[in-house]
Amino acid sequence: MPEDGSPGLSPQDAAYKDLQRYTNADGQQIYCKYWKPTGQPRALVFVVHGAGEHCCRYDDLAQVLVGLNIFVFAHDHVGHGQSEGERMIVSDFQIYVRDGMQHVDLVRKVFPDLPMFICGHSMGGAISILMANERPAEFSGVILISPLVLPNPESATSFKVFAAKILNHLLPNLSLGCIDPNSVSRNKQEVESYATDPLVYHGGMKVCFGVQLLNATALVEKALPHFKLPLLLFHGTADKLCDIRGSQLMMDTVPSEDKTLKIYDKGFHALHKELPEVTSSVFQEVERWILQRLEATGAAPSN
Ligand SMILES: O=C(c1ccc2nc(C3CCCCC3)oc2c1)N1CC(N2CCN(c3ncccn3)CC2)C1
Repeated sequence: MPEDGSPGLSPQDAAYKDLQRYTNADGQQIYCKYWKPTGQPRALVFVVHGAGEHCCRYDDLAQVLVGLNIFVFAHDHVGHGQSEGERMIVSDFQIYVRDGMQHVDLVRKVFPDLPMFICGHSMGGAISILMANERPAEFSGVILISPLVLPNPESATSFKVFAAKILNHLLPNLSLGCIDPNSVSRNKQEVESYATDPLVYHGGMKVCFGVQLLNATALVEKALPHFKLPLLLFHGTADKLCDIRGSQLMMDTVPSEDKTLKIYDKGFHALHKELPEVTSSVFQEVERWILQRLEATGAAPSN
């Protein structure tokens, strides 16, 4: 916060006073995005983005939900997109969970009685699981697209994990390399869009951040036996970043009575940004699942 008390400028030099935002517990400006239906909303969906990306990349999914008269909200995690913070660095993974709950509380003040769902992708899926376990009564259901539950065994072998934890004390800012977006989606247009998006972090993942993601997988594994909310999971069999066995482990472990896993054969990691037939199927399944649960709770029909 600049000395004159103004909220200052975003990493892209936009005046925060002109942006939708909130100030997190560390005094950092967190950029917010809202997709509002024209009529009175019937439900809320909190979209939680993954590492390196930003919330505006979820406009396609948000538009589908707005079409159901659902109010969609999201923010850029600290160190991502238009929020403050060193790029793709976080001192403790729980900061993402804390900031997420702060945004949920802000939206709850406006819509105290509407059912709220949370939808997370990849690292955002890990954040969503931890948020749902922190405040289960807040949410009517959790939707996870290729969530980070177990790391890919090739990228997180025991030796690499051990080495990363040692390196974290010696060279925390050493780069572990970048994600090849071609390994994340078969949709060349989406790959190009991601590769040229100025709000995406295109630098390599630092050792200290990789260790936080490893910590996240440990927190998630501890959380699974306590996860009781309605769950819709999506995972591709060709996901090279977050192991599909993580979603299978979640399905086998969580005591939720309402849990569904949709597996996409040959699907890559970013199922919401994949080949058109895959992504449209994911969006249709999300739409159907939410409507079924809204009708089951008697939530107001769309007007
Ligand atoms: O949240 C993640 C992410 C990124 C890197 C990761 N590395 C791990 C492991 C590493 C070893 C230790 C344990 C964790 O988990 C990760 C999750 N995201 C969001 C995903 N991005 C990928 C690029 N995207 C993309 N690419 C092409 C086309 C469209 N979108 C957007 C989503 C990656």
